Amino acid sequence: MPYTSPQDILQTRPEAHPVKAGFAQKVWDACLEIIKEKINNQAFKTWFTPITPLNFSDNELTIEVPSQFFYEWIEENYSRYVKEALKEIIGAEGKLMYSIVMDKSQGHPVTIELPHQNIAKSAEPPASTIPSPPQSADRERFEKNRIKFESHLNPKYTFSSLIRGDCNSLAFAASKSVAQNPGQNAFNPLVIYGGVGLGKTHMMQAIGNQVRENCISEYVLYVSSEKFAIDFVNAIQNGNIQEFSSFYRKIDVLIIDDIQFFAGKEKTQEEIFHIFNTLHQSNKQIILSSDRPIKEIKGIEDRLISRFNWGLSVDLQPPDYETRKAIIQSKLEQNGVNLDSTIVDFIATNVTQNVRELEGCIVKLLAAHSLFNQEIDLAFTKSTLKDIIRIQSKQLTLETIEKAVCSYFSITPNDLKGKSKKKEIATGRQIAMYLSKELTDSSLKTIGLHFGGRDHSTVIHGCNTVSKKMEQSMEIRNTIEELKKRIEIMSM
Ligand SMILES: Nc1ncnc2c1ncn2[C@@H]1O[C@H](COP(=O)(O)OP(=O)(O)OP(=O)(O)O)[C@@H](O)[C@H]1O
Repeated sequence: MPYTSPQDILQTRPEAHPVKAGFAQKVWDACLEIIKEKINNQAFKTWFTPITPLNFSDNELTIEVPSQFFYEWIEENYSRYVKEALKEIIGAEGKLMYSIVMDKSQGHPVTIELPHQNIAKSAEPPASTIPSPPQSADRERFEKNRIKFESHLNPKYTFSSLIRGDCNSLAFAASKSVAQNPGQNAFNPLVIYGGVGLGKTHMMQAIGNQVRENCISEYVLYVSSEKFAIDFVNAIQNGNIQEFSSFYRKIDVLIIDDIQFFAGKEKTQEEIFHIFNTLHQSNKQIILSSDRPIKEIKGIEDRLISRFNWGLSVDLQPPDYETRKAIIQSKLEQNGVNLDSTIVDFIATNVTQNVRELEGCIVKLLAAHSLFNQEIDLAFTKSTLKDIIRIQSKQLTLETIEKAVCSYFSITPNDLKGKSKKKEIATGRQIAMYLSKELTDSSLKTIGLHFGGRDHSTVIHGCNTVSKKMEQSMEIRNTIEELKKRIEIMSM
């Protein structure tokens, strides 16, 4: 919709009357135009498109949000933008009110109203909404069953062993919310999707483990789609289908991994459809994972896809540099090992797309260390991990680094080797030196000579400056990562 200026809106605003929803819509649309400019597209779609403006009166805009969690998330993360937009549209006296739909699935939305800025800091549901475990005799039976029941959960996969970063913060918050209140929230099913080795299984099992630990639900089951499909076929062949179906219908929290494997398996999908309906209708929690967004899975029936979309879909992105470093540190701590920060940096900078691969590097490094009884320094790390980290010193020349840096900063080799102190050129020169030191075995003297006949102390200074800037600036880290990718491609 075309942008309506704050003045346009105020001019059309009826003076002393409570204002109808049409006007609330106008105010909200204008707010959205402003908010859209300030946050990324994905966040905008996830958090702002589900909001409905309800009413505007006495300078107060009421917006309807789908759940308590949604309200808390908006307040925690985006209220600043909403406030700024409201101020721009209505003026400093503009107020925001939330109306929360408590339970849309029952067909009768129940709304509660909450003023802006009236929430606890945490994005988790208030303690009063967490169901308490059953009491006394019931509890004894409950715990017995819970212990007897084979959940197929790996006890290692907990929230506390999962590092939280920008890459997984929404999935993390939603998962914790589900773990505290399974089946009784707006995220049913909760779908976690993302690329290989990014922590989908870990995140889903952390929910299951927490639910079990807190005795919230009796029957928590983790199953891979493949196992489900195989068990289903076996049940048909052995005439046990009744038993199979009733087993799944009694589950309280059903976690199914890698649902993309259901593609093309029509009979299995039909069974899942009926199980899904039974569980969902009885407010049992369903948690699913997939390697891609639900709408991109081909070969799954529309009616199933539409059900999978009833709750919340959250994605896991490859971890950013800081999160990668934190994951490496935590894996080292678990192994009781302390490594120099240059080695942690080296791994974090070079393994960017997959947490499993990050873990693989640590395991390999520690194994090689104990086998060869050799100190873990940068040279040992590079040679041990050369199959995983494809940048290899012997393939790389200083010319390749020079070319990549020049093209990235749009400068010439003469600029790079010359004396100019212009910011772009001086930064490019220092980054070229840093990359040469990190990615090749060239001596400081050789690097200095190559980049304009400088001495080794200038190279050390350049490298240290870049390392420090990387600690402080995401932009520089992204630049280094991007350059490494380009250099890797150029030297293949
Ligand atoms: N944020 C994180 N913090 C700590 N460890 C993590 C994190 N993300 C992933 N891991 C670890 O990385 C490994 C791979 O994670 P996981 O198996 O959950 O990934 P996945 O997305 O399910 O992979 P796949 O697509 O292959 O099924 C696990 O050992 C997990 O503990």
